[in-house]
Amino acid sequence: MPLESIPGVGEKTADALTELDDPETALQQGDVLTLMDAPGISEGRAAAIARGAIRQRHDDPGGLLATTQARDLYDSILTLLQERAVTTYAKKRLETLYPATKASRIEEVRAMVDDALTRKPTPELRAALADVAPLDSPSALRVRERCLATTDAERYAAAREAIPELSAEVVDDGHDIEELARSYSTVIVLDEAFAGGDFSGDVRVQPTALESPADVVPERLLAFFAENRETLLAAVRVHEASELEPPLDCDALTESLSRVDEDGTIVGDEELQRLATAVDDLDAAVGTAESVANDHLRAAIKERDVTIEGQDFLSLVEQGARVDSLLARELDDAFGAALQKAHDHLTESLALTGHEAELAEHIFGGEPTFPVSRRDDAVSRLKTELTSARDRRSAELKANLADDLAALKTPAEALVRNALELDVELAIAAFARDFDCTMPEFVDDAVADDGTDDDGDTGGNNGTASTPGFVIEGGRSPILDVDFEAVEAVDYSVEGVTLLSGVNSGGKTSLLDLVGLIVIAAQMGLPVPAETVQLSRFSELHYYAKSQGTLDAGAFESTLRDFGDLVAGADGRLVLVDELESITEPGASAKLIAGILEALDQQATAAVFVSHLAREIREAAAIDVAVDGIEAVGLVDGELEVNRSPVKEHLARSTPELIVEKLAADDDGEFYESLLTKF
Ligand SMILES: Nc1ncnc2c1ncn2[C@@H]1O[C@H](COP(=O)(O)OP(=O)(O)OP(=O)(O)O)[C@@H](O)[C@H]1O
Repeated sequence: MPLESIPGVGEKTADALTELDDPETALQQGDVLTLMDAPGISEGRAAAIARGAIRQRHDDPGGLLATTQARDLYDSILTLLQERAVTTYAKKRLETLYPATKASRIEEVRAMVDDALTRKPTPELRAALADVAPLDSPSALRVRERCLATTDAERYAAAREAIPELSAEVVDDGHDIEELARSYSTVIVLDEAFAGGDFSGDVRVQPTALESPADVVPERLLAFFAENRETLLAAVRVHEASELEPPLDCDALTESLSRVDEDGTIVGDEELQRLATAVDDLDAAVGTAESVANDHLRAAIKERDVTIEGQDFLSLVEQGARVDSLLARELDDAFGAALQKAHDHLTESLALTGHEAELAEHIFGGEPTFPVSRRDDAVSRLKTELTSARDRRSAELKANLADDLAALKTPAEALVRNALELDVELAIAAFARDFDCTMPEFVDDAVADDGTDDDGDTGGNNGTASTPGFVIEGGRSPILDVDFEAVEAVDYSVEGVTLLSGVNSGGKTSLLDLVGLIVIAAQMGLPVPAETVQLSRFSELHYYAKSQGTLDAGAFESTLRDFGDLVAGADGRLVLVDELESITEPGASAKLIAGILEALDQQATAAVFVSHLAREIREAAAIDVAVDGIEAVGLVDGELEVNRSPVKEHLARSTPELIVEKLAADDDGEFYESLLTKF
């Protein structure tokens, strides 16, 4: 799939995406976190690209959120969902849920939601999820004890490309290979020509090594597991704490992970531990062994009375015989015992075995001297022997562990992905549970499934859909300024175009919010906060909030232009407008709204216009406009008591009317009675 074909992806973004290891999979899976790794791709952009890829897959023109307020409602839903996710991955992934206009996309998400609603978020699960993150690719790894060697320049280039972890060396002949074997524990020769050659050191002729890098650098695989160890173990805990079926044997993975530490070093092998400690402690142990020998000799000398026979003494004086040869003879036994003690100390403290112990014998030896001192060449030989034994052992263990882990890599990736996806599902489950949600039912298609109408515009219904609308029972808005527990359930249904009248603070704006929110969530494929909902699948949601005061001429003109575009738009729209009359003087407003309603009534559009001018609008309109009303059931302690569910085909009395009515009832005077007749 050419990346440029994704909506919103231009040449520059496509170039940035190709820098990723596997942009197609990231796009396919809506993996916003990975997409963000592409150079210059911000978080918001990554989510938009992922949504673009999904829309392309469903041939979905998108565009449900046609106004700023509609987008704000979408953001509110997203925030409520994201607050319920634990991992950053899930928070980002939730951003790929967008209100779709294509049934196939809505169905796709609903299928996932079906599973999600069976999930039970528990504290253990959330705690385990907190440690899960997308898997890292190991950062640049260098293995210093092994090298590749070849006589061929092209093979050399291929080696650097295929196995950048090892240094590659160009050699001329076997002599060069011998040289390398002195600097590296293992030399891997890539040329067949050297097969059967007799080399000292660990030289392996492996002409096919570049085809199976994992065998040559098991560290690569180990680094993957080592770097991702915490996440992998957390993903195991997530599976244990949930009913998720693990894609691998979790015990085998845990056991294998216990054999390697975070920097890829093998742990838990006694022999490797012995060799590693011996290499590290060798110098210190030799120093201590020297002291042990010298302490012994010093004590022996102190205790000794040396008697020199006259003849010897004469020789010494006459011939200048060396004192040390005399001492050597006298102290021969003590010297031998001192060297033995030094050797014993060395072999015991370093736990040397067989050949190593033999090499250690050469460290203290030769002519008796006091103080006793080490032979550096022998120390260095022992060190070389121990180092290469350690490296060989480590390489062998790494190869074995890598063999065990190789088969686990792909399922381990699935293990982590499942855990992260579970977090997405748990967030949806928590949203549904916290706001008493239900799955909405789409009753007809306001939008044709090819996303176009006869004119090729998006969102048309080919003239076949019935008048769009919705039926909400027991809807409760999760974004009200009161605790969700205190939110009163509302029933409301609309088909076609309607006016919504009602008392001040009766909940008209909150109801528009609820309708918008339910439509957006439903078209995202999500459960909605209501007892039951039936609705059409809308092409666009136009939500206009109440303007703050009258507009100046310029702003008024631009608002009218918006409505001009609106009435000329596609079928299958839902239009929610809150007190449009506040933009200009009441008389003019009523006429404007009446005109807009007439135009919308000609189309397959659902609309709710909240207005305090319902009576005037109805009078000004050439069509029979439906009016619903949020009615005050009375005044209690000066406060309006309201039935939040609009009464169908009912012009609600306004707050002023109610107050005048109350005063007329309370007061004997005729003034309030006469005022009341004005309503
Ligand atoms: N369903 C509900 N349950 C509980 N409280 C509600 C509900 N609907 C609205 N309210 C409360 O009533 C207040 C006023 O609601 P809202 O602003 O929607 O009324 P309104 O009819 O649009 O008012 P106005 O005519 O003054 O614009 C809200 O801030 C909220 O506290």
